[in-house]
Amino acid sequence: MRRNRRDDWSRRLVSENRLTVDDLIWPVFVVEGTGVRQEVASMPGVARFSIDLLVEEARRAADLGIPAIAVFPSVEAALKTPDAAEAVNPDNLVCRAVRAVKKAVPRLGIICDVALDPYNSDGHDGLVIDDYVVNDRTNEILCRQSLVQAAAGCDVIAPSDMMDGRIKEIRQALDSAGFDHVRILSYAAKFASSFYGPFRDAVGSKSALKGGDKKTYQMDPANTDEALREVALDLSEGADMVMVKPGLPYLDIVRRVKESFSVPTLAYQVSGEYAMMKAAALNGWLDWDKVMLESLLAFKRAGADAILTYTAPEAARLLAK
Ligand SMILES: NCC(=O)CCC(=O)O
Ligand SMILES: [Mg+2]
Repeated sequence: MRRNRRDDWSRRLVSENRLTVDDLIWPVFVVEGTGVRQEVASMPGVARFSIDLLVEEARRAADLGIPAIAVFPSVEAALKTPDAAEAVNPDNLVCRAVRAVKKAVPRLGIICDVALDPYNSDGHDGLVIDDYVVNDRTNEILCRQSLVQAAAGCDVIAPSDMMDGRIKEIRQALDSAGFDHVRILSYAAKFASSFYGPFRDAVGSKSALKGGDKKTYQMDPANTDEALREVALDLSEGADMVMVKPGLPYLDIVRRVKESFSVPTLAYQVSGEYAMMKAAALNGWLDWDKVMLESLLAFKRAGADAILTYTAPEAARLLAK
């Protein structure tokens, strides 16, 4: 076995997987204001940007060849209500950000989450009634949220809420409003993971959640077969792409989804994964560039077609070398 590993040229020749910039989606955080750049404390190197700076960042990402960004709003606490009304406001922060980026950098794909957690005063992805996240009434709001985001110019609607049946309803809502070209990326197998902690800092939904959890709608980390049922349902309802989340600790799910369905399969290297690697690197315990690229290559090896990663611009720069 070592003969092929002997030289750089023969290692390159027999290499089975390759990470390229085309595999990367960059999740970004947006805040109100002008000229604002706020570091996210639990994600060193990641910042929230006001729309004007986000537009510049988006242009840089497109120049690096990154195909798409996913935009997440950090909504002011005063706008969070039990009915998450701000989610369906056509002039909310995320819609204004999408309009601005689309106008300035039309060649960059824009993905928007559909879920109520940035807007809900209780921090949940759906509407809470009698202490339970209700399914069908949440779906009605998610459809309206999808429509305002599509109208703002969002290319890909990404429901991350894990309600049942929402892909079918969102697809119908988009089609009947003339948005049949808008794609749906379903967070199909999203686990009730503790690796989302830093993200909830970044969008300010952690304090709202008050120590609660999302186990009544997100998947049990113990399960695999259930992920395949989730993916099958979302595909039958009209999802164009499916996602597994978190990433690195769930590569077995990525592999099974890709092998079972042969559809575009994305994985999300979530905030906690980023924070772990970054913390070790900042301590001098890991080589950031190397460990970051190795982690992204592992997604490819598992069968992922694309990876949402906070490292996207850095990875793109390294890959260009
Ligand atoms: N719906 C988007 C997320 O929940 C992101 C999680 C993370 O990066 O931890
Ligand atoms: Mg589902």
